[in-house]
Amino acid sequence: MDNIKINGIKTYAYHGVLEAERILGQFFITDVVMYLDLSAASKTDKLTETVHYGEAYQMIEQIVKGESVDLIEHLAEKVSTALFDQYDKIIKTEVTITKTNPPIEGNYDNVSITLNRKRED
Ligand SMILES: Nc1nc2c(c(=O)[nH]1)N=C([C@H](O)[C@@H](O)CO)CN2
Repeated sequence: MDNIKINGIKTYAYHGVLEAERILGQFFITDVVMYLDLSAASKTDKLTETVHYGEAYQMIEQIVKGESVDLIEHLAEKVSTALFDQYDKIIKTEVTITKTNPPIEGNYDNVSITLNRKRED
């Protein structure tokens, strides 16, 4: 299915279960796939026939910078819900949120979750 991807949105924010995460903050990476029919935009060359990825970026960035939550799953849900609410053309979303350096002991590159959501009729 056609889609628009916004990759590697890097935001300093204060989400997490630990108080230290709320106080110190950390970097989050958000990757979004918006599934929609791009036929009209591809044929007409009209921005109104698609989703303006710059506007979508700004909305996503404000959500991630916004009210702190415990779980990155909940943050991803907020991003997905906002995309469906703002853009009627979006059929499905895939939102991945990565913590690049969470305060958890161990040898690993990062942690992430991915939500796949369909528009509910
Ligand atoms: N599935 C998840 N597990 C954990 C999360 C999360 O958001 N989703 N968060 C934490 C803490 O915030 C962690 O970063 C520090 O203890 C733990 N597990």
